[in-house]
Amino acid sequence: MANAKSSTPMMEQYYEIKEQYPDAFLFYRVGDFYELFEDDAVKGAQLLELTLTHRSNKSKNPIPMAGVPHQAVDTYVNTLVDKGYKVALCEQLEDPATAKTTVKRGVIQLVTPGTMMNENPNAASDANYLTSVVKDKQGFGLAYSDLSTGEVYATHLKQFSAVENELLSLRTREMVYGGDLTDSERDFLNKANIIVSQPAEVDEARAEISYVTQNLTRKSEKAAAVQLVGYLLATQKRSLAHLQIARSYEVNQYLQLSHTVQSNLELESSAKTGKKLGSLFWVLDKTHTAMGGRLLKQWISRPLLSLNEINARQEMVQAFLDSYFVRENVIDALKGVYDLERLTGRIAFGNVNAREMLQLSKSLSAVPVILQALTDSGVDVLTDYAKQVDPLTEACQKITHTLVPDPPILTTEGGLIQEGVDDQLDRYREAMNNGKQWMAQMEAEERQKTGIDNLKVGYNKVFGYYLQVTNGNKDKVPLDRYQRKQTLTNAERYITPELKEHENLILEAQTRSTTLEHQIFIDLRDDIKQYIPALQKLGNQLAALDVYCSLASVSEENNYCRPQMHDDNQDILIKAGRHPVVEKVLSAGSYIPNDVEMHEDTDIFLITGPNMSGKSTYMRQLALIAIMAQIGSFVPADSAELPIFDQVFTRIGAADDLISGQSTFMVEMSEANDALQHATKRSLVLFDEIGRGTATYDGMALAGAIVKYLHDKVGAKTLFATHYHELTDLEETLPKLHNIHVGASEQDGKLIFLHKILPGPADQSYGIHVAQLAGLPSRVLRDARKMLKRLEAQGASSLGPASQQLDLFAEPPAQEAPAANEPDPLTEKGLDILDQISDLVGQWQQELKDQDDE
Ligand SMILES: Nc1ncnc2c1ncn2[C@@H]1O[C@H](COP(=O)(O)OP(=O)(O)OP(=O)(O)O)[C@@H](O)[C@H]1O
Repeated sequence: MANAKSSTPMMEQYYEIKEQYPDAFLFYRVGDFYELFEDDAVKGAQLLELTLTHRSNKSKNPIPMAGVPHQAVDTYVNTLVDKGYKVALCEQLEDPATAKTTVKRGVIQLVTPGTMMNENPNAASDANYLTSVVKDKQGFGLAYSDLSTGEVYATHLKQFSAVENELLSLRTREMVYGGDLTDSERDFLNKANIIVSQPAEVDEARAEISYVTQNLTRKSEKAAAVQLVGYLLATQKRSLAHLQIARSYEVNQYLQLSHTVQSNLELESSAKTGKKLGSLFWVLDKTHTAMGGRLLKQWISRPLLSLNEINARQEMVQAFLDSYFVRENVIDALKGVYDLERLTGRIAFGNVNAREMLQLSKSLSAVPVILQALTDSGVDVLTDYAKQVDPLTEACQKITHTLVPDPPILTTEGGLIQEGVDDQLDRYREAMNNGKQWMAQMEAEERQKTGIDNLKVGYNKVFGYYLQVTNGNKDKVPLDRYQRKQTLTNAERYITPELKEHENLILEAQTRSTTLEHQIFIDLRDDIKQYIPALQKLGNQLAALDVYCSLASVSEENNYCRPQMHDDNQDILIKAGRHPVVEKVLSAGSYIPNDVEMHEDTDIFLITGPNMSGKSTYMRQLALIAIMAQIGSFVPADSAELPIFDQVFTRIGAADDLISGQSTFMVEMSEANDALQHATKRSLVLFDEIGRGTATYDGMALAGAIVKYLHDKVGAKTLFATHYHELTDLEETLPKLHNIHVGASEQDGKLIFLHKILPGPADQSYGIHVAQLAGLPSRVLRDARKMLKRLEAQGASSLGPASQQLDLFAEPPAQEAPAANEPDPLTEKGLDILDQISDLVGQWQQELKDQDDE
């Protein structure tokens, strides 16, 4: 940083303010620009593609500088904050024209990744959560809020791993935390791109703090919420009347889906693209408001555990499904509803303009239409719902009676307020009108007096009102009365004392009128603040209606059924179930439905079948149906009876966990461990090809041991897909394990996928057929077939007879254990395979050499 002593007073002020915001870009207002100086300018110019200039100072070193016009500041701020930086907006706090010394300046807002209110309509269904974490002896208090809507949630978590999971699930970009971090915690936050901000000093007397935290009883969650609100107040530097009363929650109050499970099952976004397309949200989202979209996402990530609550949601979906016209009427009205939750936030925030106020009243005027449709439906749940909704007619009327129907965006330049709202305003307007009329009259009189037919009265901002005469008529101008003011190429402009006198009257009336209009607007906005909690409640009720209608439309379009839920046993009975996403992607009618029937005598389905046959799809299908059912949605099946699961665990796919930086196999094992440690009888476990990340025998041994543990100790409903055909023999010793397989057949050497789940184990693995489908060179396929034949002939592809395999999981008899210096039979087989591979490679090399020689 440059030496402040060698700077101008303005730069001294800059350095002083910048010192308080070392980790933020300081946008320093100078006239119509926000300027960046020093390092901020160098870095900002690069990130924002600005021209880097220099400001000279008394010392020899010019100061790097880059500026952005004030009208466009939001775009630049959003770009930086989007990239994970903070921006301190420093404004001129007095009128530069009247300031005696350096204009007073101060930071009016610190915009950070977690407090950014994204105006991007494409992100309307994304919440932006700021999370606050505090550590105490028992664990961690965690609170989070979306500043744009004011919702606040708080909980207590025992382990940092649970904190990590919440941070990831919430897609938090900023965490307020004042404690120490271990290396691994820091590492996690870096990899997950979460910035850590220091807590601000909290003034506990602030009304927002006691309001938000009033229902929190646990010390740690309260502390986290106080810290959260304190940080919001300190960065936003204004009253935050829209912050809602914090809702305390337990992670186990919902169906627990870790972040990994959510992304493995592609609930909100496709694992491949990170986009909505191809996710469960994509299928279920037919909402028409941004609030509805956000609520649906919330429901998807937090499915319910209470039978009553699930049934209540199902009732609403059923009602809208049965009443097509009611649904259509509600949907039509919802299309006119803006983002009430965020509009409410802007009202509290004080940055709402007149057009947005009208969006609010327009949204409110849709409510009676919706309520009418619900009441007229004659369906109990819908009429009951309508009774709980307050349409806030008074607030709506206040806005529509005050504002003109099409006001300008700026609230400071008049043209906002209707006639008849305020007597004084009407008088100013009359004065303005009278003045203008006087001008028109004067124009006519002067034309007559001077005989200049094209004389006209005009106005511009520099000279005010004037009389304009074209050059051809200049000689007729009575210079005793007219005073020349401006010369144009083809005309002269004049003023008269009378004209100026009336001009003063008009302009004064105009200034007073715009000031008064602005004041009336502010009063209206402040008046509407009293409805904020009611508006938030209404927003939530409309969002829920939107989601119910969406779920009903999706059920109708895709032929879903209403699942029967039970919480007294874990039986699953799904007839003709489908994968909600895959069936939409495939051409109509080509999805093969499959049943799932798991009663008390079945905890584990061991699924075998060729690659690409549909094992993963079948497993995911069950998980998605279960999750959909617990959201309250109907499900893709002919019929479904389902238990209420408490947790879903997955070990699916081979994608490396980039965030934890672990290897594929390590991720596989930690996910498996998570399930083994935490699953209960009420959980659903999906294991896809566990063990394949390591050597065959290791993998198979682990897979077998895991199945056995799940069977003997956990008892969760489990789908376990494997390529280790040897494991199918476990059915003989594990009574609650049953083999199923995905059917495939071979015709003329070609593989036909049937995608049908059938009882019993698969007979072949067809790996080479699939490789053929993938287009591998024919030489590779030919050699692989040769090798397979040889291996089969030697019995190397199998571990031997079933009885021997099962012994693999029992303690080997002591006398049969290989002596330390004896070769291990498994290793011998492995060496055998290696020998054969090197034989083949040798053969290829020879063939290549022969070709070269030719
Ligand atoms: N029931 C079904 N009906 C129609 N097509 C299906 C069905 N199940 C799966 N498919 C199709 O088969 C493809 C492969 O399915 P999936 O990934 O589930 O196979 P897999 O057996 O798990 O394969 P791998 O063992 O290689 O992981 C899917 O992308 C889908 O297009």
